[in-house]
Amino acid sequence: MHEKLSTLVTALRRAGHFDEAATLALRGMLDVAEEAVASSRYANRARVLRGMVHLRPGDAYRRLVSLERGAERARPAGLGEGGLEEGAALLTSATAWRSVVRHRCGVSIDVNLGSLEPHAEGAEVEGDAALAEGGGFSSNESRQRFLVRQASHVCVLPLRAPGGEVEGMISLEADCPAAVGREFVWREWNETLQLVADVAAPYLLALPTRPAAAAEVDEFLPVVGTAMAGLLPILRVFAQQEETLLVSGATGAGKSRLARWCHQRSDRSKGPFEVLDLVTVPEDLQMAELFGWKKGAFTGSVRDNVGSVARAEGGSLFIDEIDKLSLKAQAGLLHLLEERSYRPLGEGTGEKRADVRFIIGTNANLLEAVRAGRFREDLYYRVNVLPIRMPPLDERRDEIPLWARYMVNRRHRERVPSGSVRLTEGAEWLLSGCSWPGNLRQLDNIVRRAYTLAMVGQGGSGEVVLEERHVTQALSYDGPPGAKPLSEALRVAAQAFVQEAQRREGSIDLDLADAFRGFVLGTAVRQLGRDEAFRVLGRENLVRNRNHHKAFKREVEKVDTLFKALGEAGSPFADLLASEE
Ligand SMILES: Nc1ncnc2c1ncn2[C@@H]1O[C@H](COP(=O)(O)OP(=O)(O)OP(=O)(O)O)[C@@H](O)[C@H]1O
Repeated sequence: MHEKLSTLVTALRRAGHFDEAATLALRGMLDVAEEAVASSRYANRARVLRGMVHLRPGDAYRRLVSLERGAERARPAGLGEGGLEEGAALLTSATAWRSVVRHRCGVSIDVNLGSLEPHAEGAEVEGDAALAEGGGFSSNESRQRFLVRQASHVCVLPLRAPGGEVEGMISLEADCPAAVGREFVWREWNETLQLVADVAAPYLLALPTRPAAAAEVDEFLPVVGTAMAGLLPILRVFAQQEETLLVSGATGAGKSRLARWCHQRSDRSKGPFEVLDLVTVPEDLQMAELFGWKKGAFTGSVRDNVGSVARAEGGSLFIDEIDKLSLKAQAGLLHLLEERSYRPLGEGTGEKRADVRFIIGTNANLLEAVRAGRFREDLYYRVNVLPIRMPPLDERRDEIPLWARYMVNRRHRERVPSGSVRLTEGAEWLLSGCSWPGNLRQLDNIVRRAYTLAMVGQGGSGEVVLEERHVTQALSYDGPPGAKPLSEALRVAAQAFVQEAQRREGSIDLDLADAFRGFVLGTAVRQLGRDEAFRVLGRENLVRNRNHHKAFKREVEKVDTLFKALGEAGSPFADLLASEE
């Protein structure tokens, strides 16, 4: 085993992308599983089927890939040869995940029996009741998925981060009818399997995905950068499910649009898409807004009113800011999600059936709300079946210039349908360098202001050019551009540097960190112009002595060397050097 592990580590070190590491890890684990079966009483009576890696840092799905036994490489969900259907089938049980997180150890599932047994000594076997709590087997969808995949036994193991947090899981599936209702091979081999998972975990958690093919964009997701492209395969799968989708993310990150995007891609796209934003509804009216009311149900209700659930019939209901839901309305929503029925206020008897797909939005940490007693734990697990996190704009920095272009074009088309507008490189550069705590909403505001300034200045005839000075002015209305404190930004940059050095052992050394000087100088020259940049950075004498060009070139070369080592194409300041020559 020792030899196999060290071969695996050597191969993992060379892996450049998550998908490669997942293939290696899953192949290693499937080999162990085969060995386990071969040496058991089920030899020749069991088939090891497949393995899957589910990455869920911070409890939100980020990646999902599977490797079929005998296949050459792992395949991301949603991109399978069999298309979306196959991807959808890759999902596993929400309860299994919950158990892995709770017990911090693997679990074995007997699909036919509906039982789930944590591997840790002393942990209780969880039967159907516990499975039901997680919203998995109770709705029968997880069990159905396993059965469709012919899996009778499933082993789920935690992927642990170096600090011990569970940030994902690896699941292995086997078909062994002879072992239904009996202990299968997983338990005895659990430690060996876990060892392989522990060895692979740092690579699976840290490696980036392979750059995705250009994504199809539309009005709800008009810009797809690297981070979103990595999420798209899972989003496509999630969109097509009937189970509740939980979209978390900072305010203004685009959760509502993403919810609509999911609706558009579901079988319900022809039905209505309803939004209930709980921030706008006082607590005592939440039940009424959700479920509707009969005339006279409460003071002031002079006529019947249809609630959001009824309006969304046959379609999807997006309930935003779910943490604002009162405890009373939480009980009502829980009943609705479990029974798929509800009763409008003032309705005497009988419940209405609800044929609605629920998408829940939140920018709060729901688990913290549960701990604080503000959010029901059972409702949390009921809505947390397909969790996805919309990354903040600061984690999607490559999207900033693309969004800015999209937003300014959209605005200009509204005003001057036949006109054209563009941003200068400097304007895009400036926007890209800011931190955006208000995310897309804040970026949209700034772009709108800068656009107005450009229109006013240029009279709106011919091509409108949005320049750096317009952006500077637009930003200045809110105080200085919201850059991250330097110390924080440095910490983040240093961490990224160390990670790369670990990954590309040997090709990134400390000297390359000298590129920082060049970056500072290049950024200053771009933003302030050459003379002002050298003056602000205390190098006025270089300009005076006409030595500035050599100094700048030297620094830019260091940046280029770093970029080359990172495999990035091009040089970020080449245009500035050229204009100096
Ligand atoms: N697809 C899009 N096209 C154009 N603008 C967008 C798009 N997505 C987001 N935006 C911009 O970002 C703003 C916020 O988007 P959205 O309302 O979807 O975010 P949110 O995460 O739901 O925010 P909150 O939770 O605060 O309501 C929009 O008002 C718009 O200015």
